[in-house]
Amino acid sequence: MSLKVLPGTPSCFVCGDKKENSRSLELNICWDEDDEHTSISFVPDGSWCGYEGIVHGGILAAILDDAMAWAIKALDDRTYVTAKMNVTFKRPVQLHGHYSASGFLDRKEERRAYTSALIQDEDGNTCVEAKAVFVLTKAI
Ligand SMILES: CCCCCCCC(=O)SCCNC(=O)CCNC(=O)[C@H](O)C(C)(C)COP(=O)(O)OP(=O)(O)OC[C@H]1O[C@@H](n2cnc3c(N)ncnc32)[C@H](O)[C@@H]1OP(=O)(O)O
Repeated sequence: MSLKVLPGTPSCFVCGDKKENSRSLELNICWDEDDEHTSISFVPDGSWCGYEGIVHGGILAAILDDAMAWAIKALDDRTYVTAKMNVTFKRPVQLHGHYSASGFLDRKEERRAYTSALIQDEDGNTCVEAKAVFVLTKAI
């Protein structure tokens, strides 16, 4: 497995830099060059939680959104925005646990990119799954 750290976007809530965005989660987004997917490792702290000890679903959706956006970006440098995302929460993601998110570009059709992503715990159990449609924007 050959993993490369992608540059991220300094102002991004997920992959940014706290100097540019004090609320950024500051996660590294890696690219697996052999299997062509993103990989984001994380250990949630208390500021990520909704119910005590359980990570907020919106934070997990944001991580999955980035995992999929960067899976596209690694293969196509143009700007795609999230148009539709479906998230399934299968198991709670726990405070201080060790997790990994992976994002995949499944296929492209004209301006649309179809993606999928998941979050797994350290035993390989799938906690969250997502599918999304990104659209190549004309605006940026
Ligand atoms: C590397 C970067 C890391 C950052 C990751 C963060 C990613 C994000 O969260 S981006 C922010 C959230 N998303 C947004 O703000 C997007 C807001 N929405 C928009 O800007 C527009 O609705 C946009 C661009 C998606 C589509 O607008 P527009 O370009 O006018 O679309 P339109 O011409 O009608 O449709 C283009 C194609 O997309 C399809 N499409 C549009 N919306 C959707 C949708 N919701 N679901 C499925 N397909 C859609 C259309 O069917 C059409 O397909 P086809 O070309 O085959 O007919």
